[in-house]
Amino acid sequence: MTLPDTATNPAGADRTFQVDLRGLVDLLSHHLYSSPRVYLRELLQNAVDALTARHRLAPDAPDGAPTDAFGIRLYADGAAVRVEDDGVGLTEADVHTFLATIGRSSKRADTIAEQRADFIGQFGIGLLSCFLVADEIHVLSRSARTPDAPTVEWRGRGDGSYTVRTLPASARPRPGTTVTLTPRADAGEWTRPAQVHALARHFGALLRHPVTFDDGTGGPGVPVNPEPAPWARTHPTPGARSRALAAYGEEVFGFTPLDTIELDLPAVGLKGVACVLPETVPAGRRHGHRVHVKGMLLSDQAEEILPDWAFFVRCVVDAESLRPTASRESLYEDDTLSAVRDALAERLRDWIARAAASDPDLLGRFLQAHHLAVKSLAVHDDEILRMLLPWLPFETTDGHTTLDEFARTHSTVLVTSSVEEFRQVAAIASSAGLGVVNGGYTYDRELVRRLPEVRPGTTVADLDPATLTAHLDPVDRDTELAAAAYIAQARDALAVFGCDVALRAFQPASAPALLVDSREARHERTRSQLAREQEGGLWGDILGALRQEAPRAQLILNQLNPLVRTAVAIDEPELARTSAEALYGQAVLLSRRPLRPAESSLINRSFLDLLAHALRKDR
Ligand SMILES: Nc1ncnc2c1ncn2[C@@H]1O[C@H](COP(=O)(O)OP(=O)(O)OP(=O)(O)O)[C@@H](O)[C@H]1O
Repeated sequence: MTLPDTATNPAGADRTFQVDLRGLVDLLSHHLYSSPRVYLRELLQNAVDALTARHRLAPDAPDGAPTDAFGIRLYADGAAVRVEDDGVGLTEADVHTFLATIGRSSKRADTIAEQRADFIGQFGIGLLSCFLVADEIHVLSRSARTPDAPTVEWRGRGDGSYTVRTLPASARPRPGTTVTLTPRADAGEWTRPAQVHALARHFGALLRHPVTFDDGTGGPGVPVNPEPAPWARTHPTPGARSRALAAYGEEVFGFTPLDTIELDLPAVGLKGVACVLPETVPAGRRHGHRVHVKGMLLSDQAEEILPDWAFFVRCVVDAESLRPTASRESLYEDDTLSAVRDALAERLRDWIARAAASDPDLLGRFLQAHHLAVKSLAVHDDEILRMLLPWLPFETTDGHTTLDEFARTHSTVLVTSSVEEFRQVAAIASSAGLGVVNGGYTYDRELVRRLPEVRPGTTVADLDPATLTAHLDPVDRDTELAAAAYIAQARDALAVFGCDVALRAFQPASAPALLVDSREARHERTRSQLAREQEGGLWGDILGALRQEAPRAQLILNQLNPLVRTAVAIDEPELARTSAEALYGQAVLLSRRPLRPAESSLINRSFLDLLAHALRKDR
């Protein structure tokens, strides 16, 4: 055991934290950054910040040239990656204070606190990301603050050691900084010339300072960001502008936008474009948007910039004052971000309103692809509801149609509460001249019920199968009596399914039977049946206590149907029973609800029995 060295460290004396740089880099690579590729973004970002600082120092260079001409040059030849800037540079003291002190950032220093918003970096850890691809960071810098400043060389190593030395000013003729990395063998994937070029374009295509890339083959450096973003350019006509925005959207997202919506929020210096997706996306699937901060790409998967309902667009935005998190791959969820989200949502709403008011063709194409998104929006947004409800498509007894069209022919709009109920009643209701909308899909019933707000004079009422049954014509007494024996046999055959049987007359005459059954009734019957099976046990008691008078399903036979007329006259008990089972089976199939195992075997059995009967008769 080693005893503490009390001679050099007297008890109670202040000591200084030691940092295990390897552990820290490991932490960053596994928990902060999504991939080693971010090293290039951090280097570019430091160069951009240095240029911003230099511009603040003197808007014009000593020779009178505007500092806008200052830029960033990237080199990658396979053996080294080098990033060179004409920025503010570092003095020897700066190197000790900022480069060699983890967590210290010149962009947070008190003297320039008020300028902090101008910089992308702020945490003082970004440079460490270079250790994800190299064991040593070599920096050569010359400060622009003092004209005769010497060149400073700093070598920082992954084991936490570093060296600093000053060189004659001629070692770097002009102010600025050059960072050179010698990639580790395992980092080739991120440091190959083609990859460095691709990463530079990925992160830096919208940077406002000129950036060039040189792969060391001797030619001139190629521009990484040859032209500004389409929204920052001037275009000869509004049409040319929107074509340029659409072409840009296609380039970055790989689809031809249905339309583009220009975004501009001067309060946070945000500009950009929202591209309307030309095809339906599954509801709830959130899209990543491309968010740039001061030109630098922060994330191409940012979701937080728009509300959930906006899944019909993908955006590219570039903002001045959104705050990146330390990983620089997402945004701080603060008041500014939530205000930005609200303001962008407002822009999308305005676009929908404009299309509704003046471009029916565009609106039609938009709704065809995105009616679900719009429905989810209209539920909570009165303005959208008012504008778009009449245009939204619904499933009705007149087929798929808009509510506006439907309400023109049906002053009372009936709506079911489930898809299943709609299937049960649609044919019968439409023969009876009733207009029914399928309210079973998400949002639909809620929206249809609000139709009178938008179209005064229209009445909306719920339609359940029981209400419909009450409207079916009873048959006359003689017919009822003649069918009594058959009905009794049918009731007996279907009792196991908790199903009653009745005879009525209704259109269309082609429909032999209607199964009236609601989901609640079915659940109730299942519960009662379980309680019966578990009689006496704990579960049986609990389920029994819950039991209400189990509502029964009803098979309503159509007296107008020729097959039913023949069936009720059958005097062969076996065949009467099989025919009742077959009619029940067919009605269940028509309702398209899931079959219970007993129902599947009933359908099977009745089909085979009827087949056997038919074949016997033919013999
Ligand atoms: N190219 C450069 N030119 C001038 N100074 C630089 C350059 N690169 C780094 N520095 C100095 O080194 C400091 C630390 O850089 P580092 O990238 O680690 O952090 P940061 O950019 O301040 O903040 P963040 O962690 O948010 O990126 C910077 O604050 C800056 O003072």
